[in-house]
Parts: sequence; C-alpha cells; structure tokens
Amino acid sequence: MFSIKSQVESGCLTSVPPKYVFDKSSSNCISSEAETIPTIDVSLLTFGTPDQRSKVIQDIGNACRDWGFFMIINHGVPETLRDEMLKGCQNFFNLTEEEKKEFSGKQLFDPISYGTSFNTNIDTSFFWRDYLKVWVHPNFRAPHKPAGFSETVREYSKRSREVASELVRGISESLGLEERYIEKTYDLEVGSQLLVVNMYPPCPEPEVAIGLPPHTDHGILTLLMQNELSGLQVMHNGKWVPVNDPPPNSFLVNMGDHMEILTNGKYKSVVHRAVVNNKETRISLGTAYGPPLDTVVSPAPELVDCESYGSAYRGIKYRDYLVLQKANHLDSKSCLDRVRI
Ligand SMILES: O=C(O)CCC(=O)C(=O)O
Ligand SMILES: [Fe+2]
Repeated sequence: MFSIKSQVESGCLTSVPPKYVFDKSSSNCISSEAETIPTIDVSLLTFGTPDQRSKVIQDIGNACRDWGFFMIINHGVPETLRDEMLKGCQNFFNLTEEEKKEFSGKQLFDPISYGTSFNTNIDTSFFWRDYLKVWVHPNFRAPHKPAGFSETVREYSKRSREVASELVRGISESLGLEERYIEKTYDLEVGSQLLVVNMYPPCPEPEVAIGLPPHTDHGILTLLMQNELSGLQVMHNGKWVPVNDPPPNSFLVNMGDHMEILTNGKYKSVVHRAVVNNKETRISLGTAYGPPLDTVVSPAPELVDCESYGSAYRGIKYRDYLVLQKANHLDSKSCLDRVRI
C-alpha cells in the first residue's frame, strides 16, 4: 500500500495516475444558489430558558428533516483542544511510512487502522485520501506515537462525546420522544465511537480525482471538523452544496444511516463527498457515534406509522452493517438500500 501522501511528496506526480481517476459524471451538479447549511447554537440546550430550549429543539428538528446536516456553535469543546487535535493528526501523518506501518489495520474491527483510499482490495478507483481510524469508545485506544497524541485524542473524544450525547437528547425530543429515549433504547452510553481522520494532500488535477466519493455515514450521527481548507459538499435537493467558511470553532453534524433506520426514515442520512484541491493538505476529522456493535437497530415503534407504511427498514446488528458497508463500494446510499424493506 502506498499512501497518497508519500506519492505526492515524492515529487513525481504532475498529473493524476490512472488508478486515481474518478468518474464524477453521474452526479456533478453544483448548486449555484447561495444556500447555507443551518447553524445552531447548542449552548441553548443546556443554558437556555425553557422557551429558548424549545425553540432550539424545533430548529434541530427542522435542520434534521430539511438538510440532515447542520453546523453547531457554542458546543463547549475549546478551540485550543481542536487546534491541538489537528496538529496531532498532522504530526501522526508526518511520521515515516515505516513508523505508520505499525498501525496499518488488517481487519475491519482492529482498534487502530491507518490506510489509504477506502478498501484497496475492492476499490475500482482509488481515493485521494489517507486515513487513520481509531475506536475510542467503549474501549479507548489510540496510537502511541507521536508523543502526546494519545492524550489529546482521549480528551477530544471525551469532550466531543458530551456534545454528541446532548445533541442526541435534543434530537430525541425533536421527534416527540422522551429526552433520553434514543440513548436508552439503543444503549448509547456504552455505544461505539469511531474517530476517522482524513488527510487529503494537494492534487495536481483536483477535477479528475476525489477525496471521498458520494456516501452516507453508518452511525447515528457524525460530528465533523476540519482545518482551514474546505472540500466537503452536501447533496441537497439533487445538487451539491459546498460547505465553505463554516463559523470558527464549529462542528458539522450529519445524520447517519442508523438515524435513518431508527427514525424509520423521518430523518434521512445525507449523501456527501469530499473534493480535493491543488494548493494545500486538507485534514478533516469525523467522529461517528453509534450503538454498541452487537445492538440490533430497528425503527423505534413510536415512529412507525403502522396504519399507512409500517417499518421501512429491517433490523440489523450495527456490526453486520459495518461489515456490509466495508465489503461494498462506497457509493451513495447503496448500503442502506440493502436493509430497506
Ligand atoms: O472530509 C470531509 O469533509 C468528509 C469526511 C467524511 O465524509 C467521512 O469521513 O465520512
Ligand atoms: Fe462521511
């Protein structure tokens, strides 16, 4: 496996190698309207007056229904921690290939895995991306190099988990359910948390390659943050909406496939992709929050309208869903389609 970072740094790539050419022709319509993803002040969930809290829950519900993607501000994760985390990730990728090899995962559920593209055994074209994946909950693991990185990952994971839990409570209420309904029903306290660090080196011909192809995330929700470079695009009303200039120290939140399953399609997971640029390395950090690996997730009975449609998805163990996603091409919503009734 050759990381794309080492190929770019070798200095001999003046064009995109054929293996990395990605056909975007089937869906490449970029929105020309000035559409903006909603921004939500989540401090109002905890510190707002009852009226402010109900308003913010309503805003969360609308954002989940209309976009499936929103930005959050005032979430309580300090900017210094976020900067330290980005620096630590950069330093991890700056280790030599020899040093990083120790972390290259062999199996899907290895606690730490460093690699490139998505699944190089089956990818028909490779993605312009190296990654580090770490399972940080319920059992915490992190690379022991570079120095201090593991402690930063621990603190970041803990603080971002608090944000995700608060959001899940708000989302539960926005569905007309009791605040703790989702976390109790799907055992989220001991749920899984997967940190995915994506690094996209500069690409000589950004228009012919892709960082991550159109896909949805597998978990219940994902919290995403990035360095100062944009590249994320979100599918909205059939067009790609670029996410440029998010507010400082904001997170992006997106609904994952398991939110779509448990809400019986009321909140949909959203197709998104990462494009690359020819200037600088972009880093993004996604944290996927899900149930414990052995929990079977099926639509919440309270959200199934038996008289008209019934359950729209069959129940599936989170673990089996992850296996299914990894064994198939990362492609739009194809994995979710397999559990649709
Ligand atoms: O790099 C990005 O902005 C998107 C990352 C992403 O979609 C993912 O890690 O699942
Ligand atoms: Fe994603």
